Amino acid sequence: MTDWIIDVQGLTKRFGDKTVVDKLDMQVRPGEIYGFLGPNGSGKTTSIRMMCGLLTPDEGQGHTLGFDIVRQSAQIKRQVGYMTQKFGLYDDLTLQENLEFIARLYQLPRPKALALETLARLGLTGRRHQLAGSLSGGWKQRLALSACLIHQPRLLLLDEPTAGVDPKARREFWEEIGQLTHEGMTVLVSTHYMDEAERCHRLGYIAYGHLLACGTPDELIRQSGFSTWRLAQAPAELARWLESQPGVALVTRFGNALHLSSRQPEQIAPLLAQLQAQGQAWQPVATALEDLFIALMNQARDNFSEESA
Ligand SMILES: Nc1ncnc2c1ncn2[C@@H]1O[C@H](COP(=O)(O)OP(=O)(O)OP(=O)(O)O)[C@@H](O)[C@H]1O
Repeated sequence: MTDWIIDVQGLTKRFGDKTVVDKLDMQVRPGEIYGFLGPNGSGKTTSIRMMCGLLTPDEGQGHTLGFDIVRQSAQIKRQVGYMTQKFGLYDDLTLQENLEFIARLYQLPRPKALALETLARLGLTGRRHQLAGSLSGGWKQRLALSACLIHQPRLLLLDEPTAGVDPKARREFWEEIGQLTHEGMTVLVSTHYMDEAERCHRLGYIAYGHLLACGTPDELIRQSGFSTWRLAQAPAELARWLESQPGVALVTRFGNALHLSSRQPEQIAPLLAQLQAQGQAWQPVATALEDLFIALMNQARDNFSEESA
């Protein structure tokens, strides 16, 4: 047995004739925040559900918190807090009823006292009889996170936990996640936000059910081999032209500016000289995770269409 909190090999899941997770190997270390990224429908939720024993893989095996994901799913569920994209609260129960209900599900002693303590910690005592459905997105999210923590899990699985909440609530949420990992919690979080990806210790990028890259944000950027330049005030037709030039791996728009990335900077030198001669300003910049993930996604799409052709 290893020290991994999650350690799965070859996880595969098919729905009908579609393979949505394909031979996924993944390891999550104790106390880390592991970010799970990938385009919509790439298999993140399905993978998370297999890792916490909610869904049986068609192939593959693994352990979460030292328990077999197929044979010991009940033990896993008792020690995992799982927050889904919809937060998992009952809109037509009050805040107190929601928390009490969850405490009873886990057969915790003193469910009412636990619910009241949780509400007091959140500063929501005065609103305990309010229906959960009437809370704002940010408050719903905070309540859902507290509900996930009520049984003192060792692992948090957060599936796009900040979708639809405002930037201030997102920042506060991440501060709380940071504090929890400081106290020993391990977190696997799926997200589409690059600023959130940067807050993770390690990242995995999945597309079409395949894990395409895994490492710290810095490692991923280094491994990509990309050099990137920022072109200020670049018109749309310039982007299209650049995409067709030799050595250009990726052109991404950021407002009025473009990011141009290449794995062959020697091929790009004449192109940059030409742009400068035409009065187009550019400067070298650090490659952003977003550049890298867009490149991975494009590459995966090309590979996938070749496979299915
Ligand atoms: N129970 C199911 N039955 C049939 N197809 C399913 C089922 N659950 C998921 N899928 C399909 O599997 C694919 C992967 O879905 P999944 O929800 O795992 O992706 P995701 O990466 O979490 O996407 P998103 O970022 O949009 O949440 C999708 O095409 C989805 O429609």
